[in-house]
Amino acid sequence: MDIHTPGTLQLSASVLTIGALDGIHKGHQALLSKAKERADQLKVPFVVYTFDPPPKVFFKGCQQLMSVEEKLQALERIGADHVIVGPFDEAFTKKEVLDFIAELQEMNPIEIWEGPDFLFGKNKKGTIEVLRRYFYVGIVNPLMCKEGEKISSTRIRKLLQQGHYSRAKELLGEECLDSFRSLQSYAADISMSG
Ligand SMILES: Cc1cc2nc3c(=O)[nH]c(=O)nc-3n(C[C@H](O)[C@H](O)[C@H](O)COP(=O)(O)O)c2cc1C
Ligand SMILES: Nc1ncnc2c1ncn2[C@@H]1O[C@H](COP(=O)(O)OP(=O)(O)OP(=O)(O)O)[C@@H](O)[C@H]1O
Repeated sequence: MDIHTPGTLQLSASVLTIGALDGIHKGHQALLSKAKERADQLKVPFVVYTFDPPPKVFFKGCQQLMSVEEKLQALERIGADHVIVGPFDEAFTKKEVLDFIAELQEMNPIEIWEGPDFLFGKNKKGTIEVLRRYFYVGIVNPLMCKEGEKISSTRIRKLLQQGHYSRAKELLGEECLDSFRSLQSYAADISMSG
């Protein structure tokens, strides 16, 4: 698996997934497996475009569920061929939707796969509809948890804050036990300090 900075990867064809993907939880795993399956069927590289730190950590100071190193390990296990890590800072957020799309065009994605609620770009102006003006976009059904809510990084952060570690662990899935171990020690630090 190769790691790239934005704007440096050129491919004649690919299948692409874009997202913060914090925690690589079971919903992310379902999405990434679908994209990987399509890349294999089409015999083209599978590319993941992610951000470090996750936008919600940058904008809202949310708890980060895994380090970028843990995320890269999980993406390697899932079978990504290339990962682009966008350094999510003030300068990056100023990038316009059309500039971001021009960057994606350099990888000639035959298909982009996302969940139905995906938004991207400056002030979240990039919708699936916008993306569809330029690319074929496949949508996976959101994977729900047994309580009937969508599995999300936000839900896992909430469960951890409430001390529901085993439920959080279930939603993260086997792939991400390494990151769960560091979260457990994070939780232990919090409880010891307060
Ligand atoms: C170029 C660029 C600029 C962005 N600017 C903002 C922003 O101004 N405000 C915001 O909340 N998110 C911003 N984002 C984050 C996206 O809305 C979104 O969170 C990100 O693309 C990851 O998608 P995901 O959260 O569905 O994984 C930006 C993303 C990109 C790629
Ligand atoms: N439960 C899910 N099932 C399928 N796809 C999902 C699921 N959760 C997120 N995705 C998709 O994964 C991609 C990355 O999303 P993102 O990293 O924002 O996940 P999230 O868990 O919704 O995060 P957050 O709760 O912080 O907003 C998006 O295309 C999103 O629609």
